[in-house]
Amino acid sequence: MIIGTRGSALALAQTVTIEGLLSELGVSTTRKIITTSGDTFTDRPLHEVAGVGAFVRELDDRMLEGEIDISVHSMKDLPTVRPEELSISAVLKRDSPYDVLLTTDGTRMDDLPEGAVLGTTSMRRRAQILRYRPDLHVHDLRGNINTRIRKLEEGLYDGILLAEAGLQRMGWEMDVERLDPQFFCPSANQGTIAVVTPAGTEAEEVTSNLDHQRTRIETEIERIVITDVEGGCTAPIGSFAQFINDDEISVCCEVLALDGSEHVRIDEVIPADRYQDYARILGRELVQMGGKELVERAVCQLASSLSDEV
Ligand SMILES: NCc1[nH]cc(CCC(=O)O)c1CC(=O)O
Repeated sequence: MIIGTRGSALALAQTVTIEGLLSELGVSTTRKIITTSGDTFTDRPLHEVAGVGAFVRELDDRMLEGEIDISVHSMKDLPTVRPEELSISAVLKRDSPYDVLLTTDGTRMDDLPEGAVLGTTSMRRRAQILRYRPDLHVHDLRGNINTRIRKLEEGLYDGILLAEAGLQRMGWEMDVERLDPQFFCPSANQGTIAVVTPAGTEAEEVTSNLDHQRTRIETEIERIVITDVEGGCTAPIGSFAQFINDDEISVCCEVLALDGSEHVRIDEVIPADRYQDYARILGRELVQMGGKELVERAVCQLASSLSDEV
């Protein structure tokens, strides 16, 4: 079977994991590197490149054209709306879902000096930083994980925010501060590897053996909760679900204004046996609280900032 993957170090590390798991099942695979728009235009924020699906669209297209049988993704990069011909055939056991702060000298978020500069291009992280520390400056930071750490080391930032899972998968032990979801609610599906195949194929059947049920449920809740509010847009939205015990799942979700000046947030514990119904209820609540207006305002602000640059 042919596995399609982006060529970034993180994407390749994730693909190596899947190749190893499939090999243990007796499935031999070959690898095809596919460049996506998110990989090509690394000099500008993602919402200026292709927004939702910037790291996914080309892989989906090549699968639909029959060139690849399997694709491996960071699940948080998979848009909530998916082609019906394609299946998320496996969701691996979650790695760390958290954001971390990496600084050159181990300084913690609360100890950063007034006006310190943090690097991220994630609108969610930007808004959450400014909500937590309005005095800080947030500068764009694009590129793969290696590039972002290099830019930190070059002194362009006092610190950068990134997903702890990315560091874990690269095998890098670093002195980072794990950020509390109470203030830095992660992106939906952060820290999770997803396998995509054409629906109804042998590839789907084989790779479904890699599925981790609890992570499947947690990530499904996170996607359901934001579907009504995000509407396929890239916006400052966090969504995080985690089993507390066999019967209960904690859920936090939030939508923020781009500058962190406003937000709507829900923190709930829902019963595991009816998680889909409750996730849909939370999604509607987020809209009723004003989440949709915050998304629409963010989209307008981003569009006007784009037109100003033209
Ligand atoms: N496109 C960004 C992206 N997509 C997945 C990860 C990290 C790994 C994961 O969340 O599974 C990252 C880097 C980051 O957020 O720092």
